Amino acid sequence: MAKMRGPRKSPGTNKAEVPTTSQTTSPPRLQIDWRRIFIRILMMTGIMVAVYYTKATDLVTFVTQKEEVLSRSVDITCSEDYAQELLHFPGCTPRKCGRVVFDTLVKPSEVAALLNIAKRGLSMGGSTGGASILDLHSGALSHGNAFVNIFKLEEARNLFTEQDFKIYSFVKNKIHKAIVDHFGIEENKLYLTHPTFFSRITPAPPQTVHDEYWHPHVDKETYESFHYTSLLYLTDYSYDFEGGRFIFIDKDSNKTVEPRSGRVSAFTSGSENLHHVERVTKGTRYAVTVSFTCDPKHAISDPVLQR
Ligand SMILES: O=C(O)CCC(=O)C(=O)O
Ligand SMILES: [Fe+2]
Repeated sequence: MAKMRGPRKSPGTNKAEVPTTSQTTSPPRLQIDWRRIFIRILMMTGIMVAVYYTKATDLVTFVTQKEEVLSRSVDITCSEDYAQELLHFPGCTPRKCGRVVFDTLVKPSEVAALLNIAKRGLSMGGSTGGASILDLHSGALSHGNAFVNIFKLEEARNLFTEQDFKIYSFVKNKIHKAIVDHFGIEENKLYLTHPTFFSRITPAPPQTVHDEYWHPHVDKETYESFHYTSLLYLTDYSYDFEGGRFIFIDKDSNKTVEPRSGRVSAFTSGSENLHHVERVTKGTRYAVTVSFTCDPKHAISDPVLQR
């Protein structure tokens, strides 16, 4: 807290400086406290440099790859985007908006199993450009400059097991519960929605609009049904890939979430959470986007093994 300033005291005494009789006869001398002025200038310069630096870089790290956080969150005033839906989906539509990161929710063995599913599935296809997806619900798999249904590919017939689907749903349920608890909503009123998918990003130049993942966007504008977005990262920023940080774009500054293997980042999907992903410049980035809605019409079921 800033200190309150009172009248100046003489050094070593407790009294305020009062001119003596002899001093009143000669004109008062202006005492310049150069040390104090110097300290003030130094402090002002420091503040100016700090303000300039913040504006120039405009980037604040919300959570680094190196740290492991139990949970780190920030509340943000909700945008107007939910006004109508508050009436239709009470107990679920965001009233508390913001962002939260959990690093210990998903176990390393679960992350390894999911990364393995992503690699196996994406090895059957992949985009010619830098961004590929695999959706275990619909079967959509990036392939060249388009998509195929992985469940219809002969060569992928025995690719997945019951265990793969079990672990996928188990992890999804943990994320669902964490979102319900953090945002204070009702468990049975929040549903998984489309699209929920694995993503793989490489530095390959884009070939179609589907490869252009780096544009700033609001998830609720891209997908109207979204109320809560979550991302589970399967690889590590600065180890497995470079670039590819997730960035919230705020008025004061931008806030970065550095992907970390096992990190879950969840946020309300409205315009209070405008964001983008930096272009990946090196290596390969894997993640799962797990999306939730309050609208039962847009609910999707857990995926099942199709043979
Ligand atoms: O992969 C990420 O970190 C975020 C991707 C994203 O913003 C999205 O799919 O809407
Ligand atoms: Fe997004």
